[in-house]
Amino acid sequence: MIRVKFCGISSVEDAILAEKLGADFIGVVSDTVSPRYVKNEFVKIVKRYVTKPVVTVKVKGELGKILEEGKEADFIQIHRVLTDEELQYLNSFRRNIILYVPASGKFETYFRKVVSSSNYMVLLDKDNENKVDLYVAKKWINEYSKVGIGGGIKPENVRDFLSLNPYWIDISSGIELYKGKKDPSKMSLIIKEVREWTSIR
Ligand SMILES: O=C(O)c1ccccc1NCC(=O)[C@H](O)[C@H](O)COP(=O)(O)O
Repeated sequence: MIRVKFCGISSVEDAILAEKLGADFIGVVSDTVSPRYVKNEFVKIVKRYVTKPVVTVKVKGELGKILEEGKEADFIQIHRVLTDEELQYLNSFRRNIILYVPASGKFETYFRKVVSSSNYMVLLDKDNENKVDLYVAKKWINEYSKVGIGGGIKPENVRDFLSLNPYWIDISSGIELYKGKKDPSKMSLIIKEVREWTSIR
């Protein structure tokens, strides 16, 4: 079964609906760079209403601060490319971490460093310049079992991503009515596509 993370959730109402519809992970972006920004305290509030793991997404800042601020979340997704020193530092903590890796051949060395440093979940995603390279993504998904994929997934193209057989898929903007507000019908469509895809395989 391919798991589903709905990300960029910014209200309790959307979190409850995401879980009800069948999301496996509830993602919130607790970084001010995002138009979907929610405060760190939001994680604690959401966890009162959902049983599925809550992922807090962080981009900027020193790793020690990120880990401290994300302590209420079940997973911390660090959404930037880390330095060697940062990867080494992160290794000394026992936390559920999701590490972002741009799905582009340029990041092959970085991908290998990430998967050899610890048992992290990995999110293959677009970067500022490039869309997800599905060919590269397929290769990496086949090599390491805990690789998920995101970056422009929507109901119309989700099958292209499911065909790579990732550990999970990550969707935010493709299921929105507007930034920070989810569209129930698009969320349902994604879940329907995933279930259909899984049932015929
Ligand atoms: O959502 C944001 O605004 C955001 C800002 C900065 C870093 C990460 C951000 N979101 C991450 C996600 O929503 C997902 O983990 C993933 O990138 C999929 O997003 P999308 O391409 O919008 O489906």
